[in-house]
Amino acid sequence: MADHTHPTEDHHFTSTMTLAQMGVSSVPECYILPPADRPTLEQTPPFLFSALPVIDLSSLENPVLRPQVIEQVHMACKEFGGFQVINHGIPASLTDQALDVAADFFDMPNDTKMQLASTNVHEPVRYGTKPPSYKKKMGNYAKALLLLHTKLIQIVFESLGLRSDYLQDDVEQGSQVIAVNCYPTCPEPNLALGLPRHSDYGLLTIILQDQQGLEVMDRNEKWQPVPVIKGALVVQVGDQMEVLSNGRYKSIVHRATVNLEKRRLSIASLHSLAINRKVTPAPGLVDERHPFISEAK
Ligand SMILES: O=C(O)CCC(=O)C(=O)O
Ligand SMILES: [Fe+2]
Repeated sequence: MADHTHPTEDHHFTSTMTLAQMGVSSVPECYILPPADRPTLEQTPPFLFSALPVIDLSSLENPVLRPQVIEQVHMACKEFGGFQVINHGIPASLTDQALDVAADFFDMPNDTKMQLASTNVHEPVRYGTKPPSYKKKMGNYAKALLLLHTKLIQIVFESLGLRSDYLQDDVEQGSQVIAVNCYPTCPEPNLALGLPRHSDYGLLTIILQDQQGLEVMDRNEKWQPVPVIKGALVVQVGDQMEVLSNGRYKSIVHRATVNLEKRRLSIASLHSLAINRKVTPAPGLVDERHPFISEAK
C-alpha cells in the first residue's frame, strides 16, 4: 500500500527533490534497487498496445449500449484489475489546471513547502494554502473526481451483478484522498523507482498522469507500462473492492518509474469506505464456487 503521509523528517522525501536540483549524476546507494526490482523502462508507443483496456463512457446513458459498457468493465476488472476511461465527462480544463497548480506547488522553494508539511493526514489543509489558487483548482478537480467515482462505482457494482446503489450510504460516507505525486528527474532511472510496488487499500483509485511512468503487474507477473492517452484517466481496483467482490476482481499491483529528462507528476484520487468500516464480501457473491475469501482487509 502506498504511504501518503510523507513525514516531514523523511530523509528520502526531502532529499530526492534536493538531489535533483543539485544535478547529481548518479543514484545514491540508498536508492539503488536489487536487480530483480529494477524497471526495464521500455517505452510503449501510445495506442499500439495498452496494458489496460480503454473504455469509452459516452455510451453509458444509451440503454441499448449500456450493457456492453458494463460487460467491458467486468472483463477489465476481472482480467486486468483496472482500465482507462475516455469520455468520462471531466473537462480538459480541470485536469490541466490540477496539473498546473501541482507543478506550481512543487516549484516553490523547499523551505516554503516544508512549512506546509504535516505528518497528520487528517489535517484539513496541509498543502492547500499555497500557492493561492491551489485550493480552488485542486478542489474543483477533487469535486469532479468524486462525482466520477460515484458513477464508476455504480458501474463496477453492476458489473458484479449487484445493484448499482449497493452500499450507497457507505460509499457516500467514505473517504477521498488526493495524492499529488512528484517524481524528480533521475540520472539513472533504470536503477531506482519513484514509488515501489503496492496496491491501493480502497475501492477504486483514479489516476491522472502527465507522462508515462505508471506500471501495472500483469497476470504473468510482468510489469506493463500504462501509456498516457490524451484525455484518459486510469481506474484501478483497490483492496476493499477485492474483498467486496469476494476475489472476483483483484486489486492491481502497480508502481511508478522515474525518468532522466522530465520530472513527472501524477494525481491519484483514492476512494475508500470509512476507515472504521469492516469490509466483507457482498452476500450475493459468496457461493459454492466462490467461498468466502477473507474476513476483512
Ligand atoms: O504515480 C503514479 O502513477 C502512481 C501513483 C500511485 O500509485 C499512488 O499514489 O498510490
Ligand atoms: Fe497507488
